[in-house]
Amino acid sequence: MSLLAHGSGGEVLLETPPLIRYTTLLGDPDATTVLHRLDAELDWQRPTLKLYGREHPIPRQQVWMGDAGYRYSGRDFTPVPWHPEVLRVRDIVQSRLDAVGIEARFNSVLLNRYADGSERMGWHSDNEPELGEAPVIAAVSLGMNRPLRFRWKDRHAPAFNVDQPHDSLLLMGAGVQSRLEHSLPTRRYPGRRISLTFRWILSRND
Ligand SMILES: O=C(O)CCC(=O)C(=O)O
Ligand SMILES: [Fe+2]
Repeated sequence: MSLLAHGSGGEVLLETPPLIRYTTLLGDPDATTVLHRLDAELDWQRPTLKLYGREHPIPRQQVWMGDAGYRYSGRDFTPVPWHPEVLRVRDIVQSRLDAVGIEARFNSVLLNRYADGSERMGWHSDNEPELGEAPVIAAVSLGMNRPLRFRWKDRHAPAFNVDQPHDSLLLMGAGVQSRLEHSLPTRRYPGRRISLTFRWILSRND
């Protein structure tokens, strides 16, 4: 059966490839408490990445967490162990998806922290080899709503924005990474945001 048929409870933004948004993942005050705890308790990093031979600090902060290492823009990132709240959110995401027939499992998460509207993420697809052929990525948003912008690699349709309100979950299903790119553009407003993008990273044995 298709993911679409299983998208019940979510807002189907694209059918093929599946892009589905769910609201009120944790409920408040829980979601706000998690935002504050992650903000205060994680060891946020601002690594530099090499682009065209020059080192640039990334325009946001990040933490790699979970069971498996990850290679990104030519750098190896060793994950930190699961924070109990992140593991709890991971399990809630998995059961929320289970409930609509999507059996996704996640062993890693990239957490991104945007201090205000001036921090951002550039155009990319999450298509590194260790994510496999057709990765399923679940992005949880906490704090300020920052729209994610999508564009088709073949430009057959216009680019579009997806709002990511506090306590929402955006499911990027199989094919989203191969057919589209996404970015988090700057905005002229303040407000902190933390996103948690859960993934499955293949080990050599998978
Ligand atoms: O923070 C966001 O909404 C985007 C994050 C993202 O694209 C990623 O972690 O790969
Ligand atoms: Fe991404």
